[in-house]
Amino acid sequence: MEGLISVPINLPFTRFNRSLQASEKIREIVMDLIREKMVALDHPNASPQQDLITSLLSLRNDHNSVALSDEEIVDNAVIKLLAKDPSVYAGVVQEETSKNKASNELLTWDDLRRMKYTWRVAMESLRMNPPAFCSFRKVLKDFNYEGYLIPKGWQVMWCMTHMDDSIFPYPSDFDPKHFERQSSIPPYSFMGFGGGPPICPGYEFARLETLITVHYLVNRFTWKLCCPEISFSRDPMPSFKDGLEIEIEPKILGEII
Ligand code: HEM
Repeated sequence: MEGLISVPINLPFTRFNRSLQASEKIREIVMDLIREKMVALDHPNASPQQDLITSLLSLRNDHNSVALSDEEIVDNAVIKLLAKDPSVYAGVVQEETSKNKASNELLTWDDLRRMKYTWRVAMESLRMNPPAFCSFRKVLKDFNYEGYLIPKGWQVMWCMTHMDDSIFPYPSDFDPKHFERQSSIPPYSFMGFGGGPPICPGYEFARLETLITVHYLVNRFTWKLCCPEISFSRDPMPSFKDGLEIEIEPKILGEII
């Protein structure tokens, strides 16, 4: 995607230090941006599709209330996939057990850093069910793509290559091994968080939220799907057509890993 930039929103930074303080800073900046976009959306000429944040803010469900957030979608997909795949669930439990922590001990930064398998599970669920499956870029200079001239000034839409079997073998299988060797995945082939300068600035924050949620979920609860046949659709965000009903129970003290 060299030479292309995103049109709608430009955050005042493109890269950030992967630290907790940075995540908090990002949150503040994004919250300011969200407030700004909400005010702009009240303007009579505002378009709900004018940029990504405005589009996300404008999404409504059937009852006209705000639709699911990205994090909720990802967390739901992880819950479904873990409930359906005992071997992957066992891998997550094994990673949790290896922490050797008492049930009331808080997670540390180091614990999160070591949750590599759990993060692969989350990436794999994003590969198969990405909340956004495409985005737009504005062409900065003419370029040639497979014999077609794409002129400067055009807006192009990139789509994900998550189901390309030359990149992810057996792409329809839910298999966290797809992310075992990151170096074998060509740049811009996994686009769960976008790519290039406008890559999702909430990436690190989302990673923390996902790992912490899975940690507490696996340690404190057992759950099973109420209905094994779940209908999953896009409108365009991925959602469970009839919700995702689960039977969830707290683990009794002796069982807590
Ligand atoms: C699992 C959770 C999330 C996923 C899968 C996700 C995914 C994405 C994707 C695919 C993009 C488009 C990037 C591109 O065009 O290259 C994006 C942009 C963005 N995301 Fe996220 N995101 C998540 C969580 C968050 C969180 C938690 C925040 C804020 C705290 C956030 C804030 C943003 C913003 C502000 C942009 C627009 C960036 C720009 O256009 O410059 N995201 N996200």
